[in-house]
Amino acid sequence: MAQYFRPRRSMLYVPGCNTHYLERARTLHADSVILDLGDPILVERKEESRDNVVRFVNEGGYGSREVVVRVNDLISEWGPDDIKAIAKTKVDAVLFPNIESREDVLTALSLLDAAGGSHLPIMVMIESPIAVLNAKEIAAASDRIVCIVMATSDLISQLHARVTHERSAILTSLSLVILAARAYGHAVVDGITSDFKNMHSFEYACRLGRDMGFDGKSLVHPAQLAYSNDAYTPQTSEVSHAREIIAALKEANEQGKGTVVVNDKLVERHHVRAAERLLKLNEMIKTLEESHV
Ligand SMILES: CC(C)(COP(=O)(O)OP(=O)(O)OC[C@H]1O[C@@H](n2cnc3c(N)ncnc32)[C@H](O)[C@@H]1OP(=O)(O)O)[C@@H](O)C(=O)NCCC(=O)NCCSC(=O)C[C@H](O)C(=O)O
Ligand SMILES: [Mg+2]
Repeated sequence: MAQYFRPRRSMLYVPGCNTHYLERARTLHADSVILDLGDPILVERKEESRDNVVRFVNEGGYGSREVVVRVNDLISEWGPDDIKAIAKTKVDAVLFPNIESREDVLTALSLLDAAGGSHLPIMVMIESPIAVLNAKEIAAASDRIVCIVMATSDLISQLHARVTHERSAILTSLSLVILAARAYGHAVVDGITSDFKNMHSFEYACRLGRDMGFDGKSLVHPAQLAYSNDAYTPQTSEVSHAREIIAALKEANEQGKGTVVVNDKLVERHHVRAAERLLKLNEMIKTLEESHV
């Protein structure tokens, strides 16, 4: 079952038309795999891809990786049938593309529930300018949303912007979506980097996304996994600092003080909450990595 709080450092898109990729994804060190029925699949291969994905999900073999299926647009010829097919599988969550409003979230949920998937969590993709502007109402629409996934490729096209190393055209959009996700308690994952052989830009994008507050990054190629996993894993120094400030504030509290200075920095209660979250995430990452075969 998908959870709000779990590692999602790397979410790899795996096109449903490619059974070799679907098989390979069982062995890759991705925290989540998105088995994809959506836009990249040719119209004439939509049904074959749906059959492949249903078969692979039911066969299992993805271990502790979170298994997500991206269905086609709700209003497309294939969306409703994808939902019917996926609702009855052992998938962890369904990813709905092109969500632009609260109504879209409610429509997605009602189609999923009607198909017998009322137990399933959902993820929603933010792909358009109107979706970014409506991110708050989308995030607030349902607590079955476990994760908001940025679709930066579509967004950049619709903004008539340029893809640059600094990502300046989309920084405001990324921040608005992170704000909305955090305000309503959802995980939030950065979009893809299409220039997948440019590891310099990719690593920069991962570290920028991490510093902005994302939980992880969407990926298109296995070579990106190591960079994304590394950027979104707490560093050894962060883990020891977290332990240090938890202990220091506890001791200060016992002495009747509400704050403490550690390494020349003021530590308050909210730092301790963040440190506890970081330690929990670090433990979950260790468990996930140990489970990979
Ligand atoms: C981009 C690719 C077409 C490149 O594929 P390929 O040429 O096969 O790469 P390699 O030969 O270097 O692959 C090395 C091995 O890794 C396997 N592989 C490659 N990609 C994947 C994958 N995605 N999942 C699982 N396994 C993968 C290869 O089979 C090789 O394995 P082996 O033969 O055993 O050595 C390809 O990577 C690809 O198709 N990627 C996915 C692209 C995609 O789906 N894009 C759309 C999703 S993102 C999106 O939609 C954007 C969003 O909506 C937005 O708007 O932002
Ligand atoms: Mg898209």
